Amino acid sequence: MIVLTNVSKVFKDNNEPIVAVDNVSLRVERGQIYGIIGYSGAGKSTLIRLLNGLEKPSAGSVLVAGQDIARASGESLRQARLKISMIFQHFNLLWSRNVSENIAFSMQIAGTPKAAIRQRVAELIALVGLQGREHAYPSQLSGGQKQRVGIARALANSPAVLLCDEATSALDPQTTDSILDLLLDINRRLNLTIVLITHEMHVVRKICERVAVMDNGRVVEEGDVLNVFTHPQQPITRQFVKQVSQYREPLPDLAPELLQNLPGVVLKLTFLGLSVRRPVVGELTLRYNLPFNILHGNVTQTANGIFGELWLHAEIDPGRLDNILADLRQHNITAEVVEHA
Ligand SMILES: Nc1ncnc2c1ncn2[C@@H]1O[C@H](COP(=O)(O)OP(=O)(O)OP(=O)(O)O)[C@@H](O)[C@H]1O
Repeated sequence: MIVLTNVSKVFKDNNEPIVAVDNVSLRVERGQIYGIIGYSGAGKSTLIRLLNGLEKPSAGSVLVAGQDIARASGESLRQARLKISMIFQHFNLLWSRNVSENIAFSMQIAGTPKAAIRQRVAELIALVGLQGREHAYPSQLSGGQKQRVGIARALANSPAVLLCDEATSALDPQTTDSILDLLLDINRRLNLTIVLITHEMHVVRKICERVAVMDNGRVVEEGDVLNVFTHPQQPITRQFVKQVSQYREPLPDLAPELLQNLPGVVLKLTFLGLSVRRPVVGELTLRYNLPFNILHGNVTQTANGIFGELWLHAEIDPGRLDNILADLRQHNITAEVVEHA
């Protein structure tokens, strides 16, 4: 659905080049929810503006729904843009128009007949759960309701791609979750491709299937969300993952007292998918006749599956340790020995 190949965007500031997007290649499949995460200044907004043709790349190609957005101009750019919609952090609603009129606006501009507009507005209002608020003005709506109007308006012309620019950053955590649930619901019902940019890993965890991590204009890590959460490669990715999982750091950094002068071995086990259901500690205890002590454990739900992490302590001699680690790997459980003082 979206293919970016070697895309760069260089701005000029006082004749000094600023590389906002630096040689980015990525691919978003039809029906996928794809997250782009990065800190302020990483290049996310520029990247999303390249996707809807608001910026032209300095190099590379941007294909969206089969159209080369980077090369399109005039009528073909207008046609290509009809397939791409966007929602914004601050909603960008028209304050002098009520909910129905905001949703109808783009259809009126396109010259859609009145009866068809009325029917489509009613469908969209039901889809985003705003029945009864049709005649309210934006100033009378909560932040979550305003974003629901933004979503309904974005879907009016049945786009192929929905771009979300920090769409939940102005909302409280509960409202954020309800908007993310709505986006997930719309994605599943309409098979709509969604690309979102965010600085919050919670957003990625809750609804994305894949994620790209941006730093300094570059994509420094990209992959399946479960994989990135359980095996983050780059320091910046580890920082983002830590936002949603308190114990992503090696345990000694977080609980020095717990581990001080602790003889023996600390193991960190990572379970993917239904392996979280295995009674691993019980099995290890029975098989090796070893009392394992559980130091810490958690289970995290992501949009494309669940993973669990467990920190265990036991006094194990080195020969048996190798057998235990091999045994765990056979059961699809990643096991690492955590260094501690
Ligand atoms: N029109 C422009 N002219 C000059 N420099 C720009 C322009 N747009 C963006 N930049 C620069 O490009 C870099 C990337 O900015 P961008 O807004 O894409 O990052 P971001 O990750 O979206 O950050 P934020 O969340 O703060 O908007 C920054 O250094 C920014 O100052």
